[in-house]
Amino acid sequence: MEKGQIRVQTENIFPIIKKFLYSEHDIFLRELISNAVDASQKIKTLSSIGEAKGELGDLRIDVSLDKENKTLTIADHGVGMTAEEVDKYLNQVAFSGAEEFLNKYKDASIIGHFGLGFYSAFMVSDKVDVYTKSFKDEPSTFWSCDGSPSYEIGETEKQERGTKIVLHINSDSEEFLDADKIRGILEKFCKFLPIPIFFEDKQINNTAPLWVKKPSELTDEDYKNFYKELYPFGEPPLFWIHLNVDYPFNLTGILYFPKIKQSYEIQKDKIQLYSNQVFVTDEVKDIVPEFLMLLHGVIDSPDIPLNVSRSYLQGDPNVRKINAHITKKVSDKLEEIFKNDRKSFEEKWESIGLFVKYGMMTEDKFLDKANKYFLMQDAQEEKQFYTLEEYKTAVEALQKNKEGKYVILYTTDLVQQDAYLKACAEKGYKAVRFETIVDAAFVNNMEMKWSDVQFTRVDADIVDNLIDKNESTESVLSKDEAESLKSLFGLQIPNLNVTVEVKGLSPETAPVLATRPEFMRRMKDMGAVSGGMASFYATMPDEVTLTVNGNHPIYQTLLKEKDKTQQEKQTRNLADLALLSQGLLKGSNLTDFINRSVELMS
Ligand SMILES: Nc1ncnc2c1ncn2[C@@H]1O[C@H](COP(=O)(O)OP(=O)(O)OP(=O)(O)O)[C@@H](O)[C@H]1O
Repeated sequence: MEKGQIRVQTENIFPIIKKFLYSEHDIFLRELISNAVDASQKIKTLSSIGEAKGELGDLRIDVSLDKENKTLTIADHGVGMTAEEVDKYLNQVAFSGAEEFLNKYKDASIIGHFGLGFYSAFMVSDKVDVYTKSFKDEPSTFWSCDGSPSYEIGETEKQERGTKIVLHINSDSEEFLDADKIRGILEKFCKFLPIPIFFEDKQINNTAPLWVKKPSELTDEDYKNFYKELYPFGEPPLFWIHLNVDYPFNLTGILYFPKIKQSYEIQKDKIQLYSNQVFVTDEVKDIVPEFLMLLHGVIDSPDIPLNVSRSYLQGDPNVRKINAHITKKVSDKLEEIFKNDRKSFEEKWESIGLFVKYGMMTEDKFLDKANKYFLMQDAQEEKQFYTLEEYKTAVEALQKNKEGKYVILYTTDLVQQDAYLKACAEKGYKAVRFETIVDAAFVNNMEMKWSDVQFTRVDADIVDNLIDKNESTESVLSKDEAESLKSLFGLQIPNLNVTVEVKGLSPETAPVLATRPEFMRRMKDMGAVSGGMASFYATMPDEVTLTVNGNHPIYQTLLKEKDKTQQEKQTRNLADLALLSQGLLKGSNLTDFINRSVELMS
C-alpha cells in the first residue's frame, strides 16, 4: 500500500475560486472593506497594548471611483503589511492573517477567518494593485497581480501607514464603476461597521449601532429611533428584546415585535444578520427559529461564519445553540410582560398571539413555556381573556364531554356565526375567538398536543350536541311526523352535500339549523391552504347537516299544506334560510332563493 498527497495546480484552482467563491459578486466590496476594518482594529489593539508606537491618526476608510481609468480604490490607515507579510498573506491562497492575529491576540473584533476574501477582488477585476506600508518601520510595498497565479512585488513610495487597494474593473463588471451601485452595496453591507467609511465625501455608516451599546444606557426612545433607522416606513414596534450573550457563544442584537394586523401580509426576512457589524444576510432561515422570523431587527454574532453555505449553517452547533437561546429569550420576555403587565399583554395579543401560536406549533420547547401565557379571547366579552388553565376552570361544569375532555368552543367569524354564538351563550357556554390565519392549523395541532382538550367550532352541530355528553335529546315528534318531515327535506342542492336529521328542539329554536361537521370542514379549510393530498378536500362540495326542529310551530301548517308545489317552495326556503346563516347560499342558489321568496310573498 502506498500513501500519497493530492496535488493542487494553482492554474486550475484560481479560476474556480474566482468564479465560485461567492455566488453574489457584490460581496467583493464587503470582503475588502472587512479587511480594511480588520487592519484598523488591529492597529487599535496593537497601539493599546503598546506594540505599535506613534499616533493612531484618523482611521477612516475611503472608497473612491475613477471612471476614466476604470478603477475602484479602497484605502485604509490600518496596520499595513511588510513585504514579507504581503508574500505570506496575499501570495498564499487560504492563509489567513486574520486567523493568525486572532489566535495570537484573542481579538474578537476581527472579521476575517478563511484567508479567501481578498481573492474575491478578482471576480470583478482584471488586475489588482496593492500599495501598503506597515506600522513597523519598513519600506512600503507594491504588489500587483492580473488574476493569473503570477504576481509582481516591489518597493513603492507610500508614506502613510495603511493599505490602498486599486481594482482595475474588468469589462464584464463595469456596473461597479457606477457610483449609485457602489453606494448601494456600501449601504447594504457596511451600514454599521465600526470604522468610519467614506464614499464621495459622505460617511456611509453608523459606527456605534444600538445593539453594541449597553441596554442599561438606552431609553425606549433610542430603541424606537433605531427601529426607524432600520425600517423607515414601518409602524412603531410593540416591544423589543436586547440580546447580549457572551457564553457559550457571542451574540448581540435587538429583536423587535412588530405590530401585525391579521389582514396585513406577514413579512418574513426582516431580521438582518451581522457578523461583527458586517451585514451577512437577511435570510436568517436557519439561524432563527422559523416562528421567530416574523420578528424584526438585527442579530450580530462573530460565531456565525460569514462565507459558508446555508447547508453548513444548519449543521453548525453554534447556530443550533443560538437558535435555542433566542427561543428562550423571546419566551422569557413574553412571560415577563405577561406576569408584570397582563393588561398590556392582552392589548397586544392580536399581534403577539400570532408568534406565540406559531411557536407553540413548531417548537416543543417553546410550547412548554407558552402554555402559561397563551391566551384565548372570549367571543362575547371582548375584554375577557383566558389562559388555558383559566378557561378550563371556567368551563369545568358545562363543557366537558363524555370522555372527560374539555371542549373549547370557538368562532372563526363573529359576524357570520352570531346566531350560533348566541345559542352557546344561552346555554352558558363560553366560546373563544380563533380568527387569525394560523388558527385552523393551530387548532388541529394543539388537539394533538393537549391531551385533555377538544376544539369544536360553534356551528359544528346544533347547540345541544356541541358537547357530546352522551345524553339523548328527547323528541316530542311522532315517528310518522318525523319521517314525513325528513322526506320533505330530502332536497337536492347543487354543490352541497346535505344530510338531514329531524330533532325535537325547543319551539323557540329556528325551524332549520345548518351546521358544518367539524372534521370535514377542517379538512376543507386545510386543503384550501396547503397543497398535495389535502388540496383534494378543498375541491369537494361543502358538507352540511340540516337539523329540522320538528317542534317548531311552522311545521303544523307546513305538513298540512295541500298545494304540493307551495309546500316544496316553503320547505326549500326554510332550508335556504339556514344555509344563508352559514354563508353557504351562493350564486344561482341565492338568486333562486330571492325569486322564490318574492313569489311566496305575493
Ligand atoms: N487592507 C489590509 N490591511 C492589512 N492586511 C490585509 C489587508 N487586506 C488583507 N490583509 C491581510 O491578508 C490576509 C488575507 O486576507 P483575506 O481577505 O484573503 O483573508 P481573511 O480576511 O483572513 O479571511 P476571510 O476569507 O474570512 O476574509 C488577511 O488576513 C490580512 O492579514
